[in-house]
Amino acid sequence: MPEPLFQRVALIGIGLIGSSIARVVREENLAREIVISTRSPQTLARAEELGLGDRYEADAAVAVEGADLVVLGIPVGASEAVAKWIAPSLKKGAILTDVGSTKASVVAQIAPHVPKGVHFIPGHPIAGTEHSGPDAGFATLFQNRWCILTPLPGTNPEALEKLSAFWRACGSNVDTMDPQHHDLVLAIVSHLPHLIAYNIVGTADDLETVTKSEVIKYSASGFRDFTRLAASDPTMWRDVCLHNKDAILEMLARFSEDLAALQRAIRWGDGQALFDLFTRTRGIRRSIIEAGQETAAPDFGRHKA
Ligand SMILES: NC(=O)C1=CN([C@@H]2O[C@H](COP(=O)(O)OP(=O)(O)OC[C@H]3O[C@@H](n4cnc5c(N)ncnc54)[C@H](O)[C@@H]3O)[C@@H](O)[C@H]2O)C=CC1
Ligand SMILES: O=C(O)C(=O)Cc1ccc(O)cc1
Repeated sequence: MPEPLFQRVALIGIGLIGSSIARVVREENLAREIVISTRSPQTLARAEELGLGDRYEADAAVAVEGADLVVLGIPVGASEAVAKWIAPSLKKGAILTDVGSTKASVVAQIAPHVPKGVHFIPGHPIAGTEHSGPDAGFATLFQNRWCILTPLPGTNPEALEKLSAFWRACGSNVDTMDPQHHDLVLAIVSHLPHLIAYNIVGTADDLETVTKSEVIKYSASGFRDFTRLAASDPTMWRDVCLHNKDAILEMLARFSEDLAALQRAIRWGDGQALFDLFTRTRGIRRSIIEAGQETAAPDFGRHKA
């Protein structure tokens, strides 16, 4: 068997993403030892019941001692508090990374606390589901998905290559970009779709003329797809909105303008404008399928906790 990439991996936060990493690290023998820490004692106990790690530590600072890879799998708003807490215990030469859905804010929260000699390389696997917690993870989550790393200027190339090799071993393709650009891209492809989903399901829930039971009974598959996204973790998505504010507001403004144009086309019976838009958007869907990026939504249900 080949040597594992890392001796000791510390996972701080053991929800959907942290526990998926734990599972793939175990399956692919990517580390000799997995140490797990998370804020809630109940979640830590559950991780132990599931056998996700080799050691379980209530104190994140103790968990990172001697680790050569530390992965933060926590809501982005908790980044600064956790970075401050673990910073003095990080081993010289260790790689510190995260999996947060926003990057510029995570860099601002963590970078000032990283001791000299520790390689901080932010990351974001573009893979997930609407489920959360340690039961929800699965080892194949990252397979054939992209993982975006947003290295800071001056990042050690060997450390970057080692973290890239780690994600490739988890089954992902790795891209690098700067944190601000990451946040703009993700605002349109991930954050806005979730907000639209939360909003449409909220609107349906607020109607007086259509009852809740009618919404449930007659929900067509389009609406059902929105309810899947709108079932995503409220803490995580609150933090994403608060920590990618500018990019999300920019995309929401563009979206509102385009929605107003659609409204006008419907009001004035401009069938050609509607037809042209719907033809253009069909092309995007075809490109996604051709690129092999499409995953049928029901697949996610099979991994429900
Ligand atoms: N859910 C998804 O589909 C994806 C999520 N992400 C990102 O991954 C990160 C983790 O998300 P999930 O695993 O889905 O969340 P989750 O809710 O399943 O797990 C979060 C974990 O963080 C722990 N935690 C919360 N606050 C903490 C604190 N202050 N200190 C220490 N631990 C704390 C919780 O106990 C739990 O173990 C988030 O930043 C999210 O933006 C990235 C890609 C996909
Ligand atoms: O469940 C889905 O469809 C997702 O879009 C999962 C997801 C959520 C957040 C991310 O930062 C990346 C992926």
